[in-house]
Amino acid sequence: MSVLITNIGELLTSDPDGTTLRDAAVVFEGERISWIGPAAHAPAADESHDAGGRAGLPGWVDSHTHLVFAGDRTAEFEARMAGESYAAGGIAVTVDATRAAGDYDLTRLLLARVAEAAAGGTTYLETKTGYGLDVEQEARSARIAAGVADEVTFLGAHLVPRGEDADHYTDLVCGPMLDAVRPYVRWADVFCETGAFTAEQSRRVLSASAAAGLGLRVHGNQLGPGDGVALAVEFGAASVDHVNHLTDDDVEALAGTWAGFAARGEPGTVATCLPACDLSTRQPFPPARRLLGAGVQLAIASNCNPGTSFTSSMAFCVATAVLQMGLTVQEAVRAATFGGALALRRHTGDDEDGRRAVGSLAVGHRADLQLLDAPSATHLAYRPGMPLVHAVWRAGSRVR
Ligand SMILES: N=CN[C@@H](CCC(=O)O)C(=O)O
Ligand SMILES: [Zn+2]
Repeated sequence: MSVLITNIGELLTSDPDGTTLRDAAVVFEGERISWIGPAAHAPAADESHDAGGRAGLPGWVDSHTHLVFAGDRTAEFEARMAGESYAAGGIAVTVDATRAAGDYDLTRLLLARVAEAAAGGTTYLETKTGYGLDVEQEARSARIAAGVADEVTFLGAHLVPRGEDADHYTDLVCGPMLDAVRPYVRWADVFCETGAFTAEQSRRVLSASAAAGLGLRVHGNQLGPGDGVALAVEFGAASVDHVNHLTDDDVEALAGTWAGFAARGEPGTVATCLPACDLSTRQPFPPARRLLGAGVQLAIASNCNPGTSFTSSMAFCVATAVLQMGLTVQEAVRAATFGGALALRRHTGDDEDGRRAVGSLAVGHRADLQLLDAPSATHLAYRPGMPLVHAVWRAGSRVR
């Protein structure tokens, strides 16, 4: 079954050259893109959809969320808006609520959140454990997430549970907990920050996770300068997320991982920006222009979670990145699509590959496309907060 989407006024492909096509069309054949080019030359297809001159772009790739949780943290948010600062300890409130929820409720809540993200144009989504924090609960979160999300990350090292010794808990994360979640996850992450895990504890988590064959990610440099970026680079992590407080050495270290990327194609450590979280925690935004200037690849993700960023709106994150971080619309869209795919190492893969690339539009890539109720992607920032999603296809199927 083939589908032609034609009369796309402006099409941002998020390909490596940043190609934008005018008066474009795309053809899907099953789950893959089989043709892309000028509408005037488009081949016929079984079905056709007239985009009416609207803008098109890849579906969002949300590479950082924490959606397996119960309860909310409205009171903490109100206190923060009244001047309190964010501290990792709030995570424990969500751990209590999550542990108390049954499998059915936890799954239902997760499904509803993923559906909300999809309605906002997200077509590929990562989510993490991290609100269970014991062997059984982390394994349960991982199992539930694996049935719903595209990618699952083990974040047993999110917070040391109340009353536990930090080093003893780190041993648990690196041993029995890692073994229990291993069948369900592709990634491991650690919150390397004051109040969460020290550099030494983070190093142990990353070593054990790498030895177990997991890809690595790091929450780092969120609340102050720290060792997260340096550790992520040392361990060849796919991404370091937050990156609000960076030294010159951090920027240089990240840039070093991208030297020669264009020629060798092997990606370095992506700097993942979480602008909705930065607004809610009143942290300085990451130095995005400086990172880009140094050659670092950026991702933008929602970090949807009940503590620091209770939104899965990638459009809101993109608008914030443009309005507050100084990115162009094209740079922000690229970071929220191709950048997220890079951070999840899903940026390549075509007909020859078992797995199709997401996050950019090209023949052989997965047919993930959104149309905006707007003539250009600039409207994402020009009309922030407006419901601009007109239609969404995920793996060739219309989901909105
Ligand atoms: N920073 C650590 N973890 C989450 C917040 C989790 C929470 O507060 O519940 C984040 O990415 O912001
Ligand atoms: Zn996070």
